Amino acid sequence: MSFLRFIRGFANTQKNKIEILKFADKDGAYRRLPSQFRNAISREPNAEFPPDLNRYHLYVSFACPWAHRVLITRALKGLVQALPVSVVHWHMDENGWRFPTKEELLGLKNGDISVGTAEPNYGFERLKELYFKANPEYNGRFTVPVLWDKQKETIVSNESADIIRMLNSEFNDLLPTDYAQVDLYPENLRSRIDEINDLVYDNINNGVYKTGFATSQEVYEKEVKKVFAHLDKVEQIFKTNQDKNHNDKFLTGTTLTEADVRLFTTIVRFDPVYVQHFKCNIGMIRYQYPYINDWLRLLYWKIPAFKDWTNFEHIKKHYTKSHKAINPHGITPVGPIPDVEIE
Ligand SMILES: N[C@@H](CCC(=O)N[C@@H](CS)C(=O)NCC(=O)O)C(=O)O
Repeated sequence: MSFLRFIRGFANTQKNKIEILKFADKDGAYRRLPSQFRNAISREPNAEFPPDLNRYHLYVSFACPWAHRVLITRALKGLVQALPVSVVHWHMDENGWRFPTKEELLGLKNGDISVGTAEPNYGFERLKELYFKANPEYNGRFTVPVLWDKQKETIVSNESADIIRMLNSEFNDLLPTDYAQVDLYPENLRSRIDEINDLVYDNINNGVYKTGFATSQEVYEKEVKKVFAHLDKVEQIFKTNQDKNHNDKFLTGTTLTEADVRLFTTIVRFDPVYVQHFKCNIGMIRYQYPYINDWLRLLYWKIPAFKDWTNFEHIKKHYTKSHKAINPHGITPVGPIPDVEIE
């Protein structure tokens, strides 16, 4: 690292008041902060960030459910080649996400992504260096995913919900027809998708974090009950759909949509991580939720974008070895086996 970069990094650390590994507020509750980079790739004429098959880069963690949404959408839309990805190391420390060191990468076989991938655009060691390159005054959390513009050298967006919408629609003119036709947010299902997203986002996707990061018994109990009450509601959605039509396997019926992608990234982590690490243990998906479990197995085993972009090594190691306040010895539980039940 150059001396100048070291000094800049140090100054930035002093400026940034957020304690990376401290999640709950004084009252014991975890509150997720809004993402700060909210620009968009758009195919509107003269857009600031037009679609381009060579211009953007994605930074993700394989452990992160929000980044996972983007990875799956990218694969479903056939954007894997056009939008290269860099993967941070699964371990997050008091300076946030980092890229693997040269030593860690030494001797690894081609394609071995067990420690992530090196940062290819600037040789950065930390994700936060990208944030400060985009905005030297940045004062938020250094989260993944990050959608980076190599031309303007800035962050287009660090909000996964927005990024998946961009990938779904804005590259279509540049894609082969079969991928352009994949629509995860079809016009006729939008209100139902929005309704399900609302239910799932706060109570399930974020609900497991509010449960796991709680530092008071009252907050924990309130949140864990809310997670399971809403899993019950989702189970009921699947049941009602299938009582009407046996082939309605997805959340909105026969069509796979972003609502499924957004729910999947939490459900696939549920039994292997959230049950024990976040104490979401009133039940398990595989034993208490037969409809959700069937849907999970369908997505994971039958639609390659889901299994291909799910990495249980990163998922399990990240949570259990990064959150020292929750798991001081960093022991990663072996089970449950298998991670997802066989189809
Ligand atoms: N709203 C963001 C949330 C992303 C997020 O919270 N990512 C986590 C990993 S799962 C992160 O990078 N956390 C680092 C930190 O908070 O310091 C999105 O959906 O894109």
